Amino acid sequence: MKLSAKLIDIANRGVLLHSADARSIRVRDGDRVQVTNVGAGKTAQAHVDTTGSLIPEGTLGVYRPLNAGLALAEGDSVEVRGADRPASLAYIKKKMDGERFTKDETFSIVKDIVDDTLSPGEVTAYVAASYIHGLDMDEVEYLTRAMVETGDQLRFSTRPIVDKHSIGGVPGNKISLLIVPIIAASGLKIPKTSSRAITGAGGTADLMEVVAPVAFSADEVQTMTEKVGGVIVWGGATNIAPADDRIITHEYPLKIDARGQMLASVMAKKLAVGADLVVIDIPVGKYTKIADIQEGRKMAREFMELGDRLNMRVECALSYGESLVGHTIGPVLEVQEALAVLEGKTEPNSLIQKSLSLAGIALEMSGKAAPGQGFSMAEDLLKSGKALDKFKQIIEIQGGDAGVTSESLTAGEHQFVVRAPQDGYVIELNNRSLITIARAAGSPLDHGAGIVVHAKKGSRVEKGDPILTLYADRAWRLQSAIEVARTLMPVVVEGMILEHIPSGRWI
Ligand SMILES: O=P(O)(O)OC[C@H]1O[C@H](OP(=O)(O)O)[C@H](O)[C@@H]1O
Ligand SMILES: Nc1ccnc(=O)[nH]1
Repeated sequence: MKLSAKLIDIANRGVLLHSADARSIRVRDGDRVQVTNVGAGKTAQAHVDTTGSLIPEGTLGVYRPLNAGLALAEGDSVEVRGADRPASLAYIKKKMDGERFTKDETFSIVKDIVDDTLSPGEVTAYVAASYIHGLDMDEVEYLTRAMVETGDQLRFSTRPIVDKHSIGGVPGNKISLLIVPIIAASGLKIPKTSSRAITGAGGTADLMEVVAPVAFSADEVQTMTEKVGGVIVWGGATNIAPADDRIITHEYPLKIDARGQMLASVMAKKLAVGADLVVIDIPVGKYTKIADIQEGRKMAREFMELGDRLNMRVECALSYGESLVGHTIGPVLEVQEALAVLEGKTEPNSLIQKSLSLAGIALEMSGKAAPGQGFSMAEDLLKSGKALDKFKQIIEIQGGDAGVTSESLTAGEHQFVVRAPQDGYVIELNNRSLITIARAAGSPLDHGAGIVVHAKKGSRVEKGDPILTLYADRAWRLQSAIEVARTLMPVVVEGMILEHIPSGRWI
């Protein structure tokens, strides 16, 4: 059917059809159509929304992202017809039934994700099916390669390229803000791309955004890394492994990180930046992604096997994930804590030890440090202020204010202190609940939202001592966080009665 184009400035990949026209070409809300710009011969697939009144019969509303490919002008003639279901849907159904993906099937799904041919519901089905039935190592390799091939790749003229990644899952894991400047200050190159929060309340990209822009093209990432040795950017903006961020978008609300997708997500970003040497942080703890050491070792073997297949040298560190790293959760609070360490503060120990250990592994892998000397070399780079100088250079080249200090940043103006109800030891501090509370407070989108944990697991507290301070940028967000905290009770002080159920009441 021929219609005339009406351009609509809505950031949604799809088209709007009058219900009468939709009936004529036998499509319903949510179906796919093929749209052709008759004059230019360009074609794209799109999902249909229908309306009885927003556009007249005989017109096709074309949303902005779709028109990037169609290049229509207002009033241009378009041909619209019902489109076939993409083959990827049949492959997703196969995984739902517990079968394996082939290489070509994986590529087709990833390409359809990148091209927005799959609807958000279909991508969620893909993520959920992979989460439930898992991916074997061949499928993970196919996925990793497909993610790289459907995006841009960096090609540095000098080697080695070092990279670091954490699988996440532990709150407060701001270590990349220390490790990247330390590695770059040693003279190595580390083009670090990070995700935003996946299961947490602030990913490294969310944190870095507090002090500098994080959205760059692959070329810009390469040029900036060549100039200052390192960057900390958001993978989702770069077109480096672009499928990754689309998949993460569908994991975030469910707070899941499907195992095979996690391996591919991390390693695709490393392969695409041309990394030779990679250190992977695997936090292990009851409420993290990896519950115990055995599972952590298995995960490490999988990363190393994938590294072998992709020609990257990978070393893994199983790190303590029972408790948050440092004392802060949420973008501004985490950046403040990391900056304070770069400025010379000598605690929190958990943050400093973890960052130096991982940086040390990378320095030894590259040969910059002799075996056994990596930690102390990383420590020297931190203590001498060279890592701080490097971080400022990174901030500046990414377009941030290099004058920033830990003191100049301010966290959310709305605050609430959770105090110890009695004397005793903190015997429980639930990572997952802390994340839920920080998200309720607005983190990571509200940069000032988050939590400061004053008393970590094992600390002695007296009645009335502050245990947590909740921060929010908006008052209603603080109220939500307080309510969530009341329900979840993330902290237990020894001897506390959680609830009194009086006699005669059914549980
Ligand atoms: O939200 P959860 O699942 O905890 O973790 C996600 C975070 O973990 C990784 O950190 P990094 O880039 O190695 O610093 C990702 O890039 C992301 O920032
Ligand atoms: N799935 C992922 C976990 C951690 N980092 C990532 O980039 N992706």
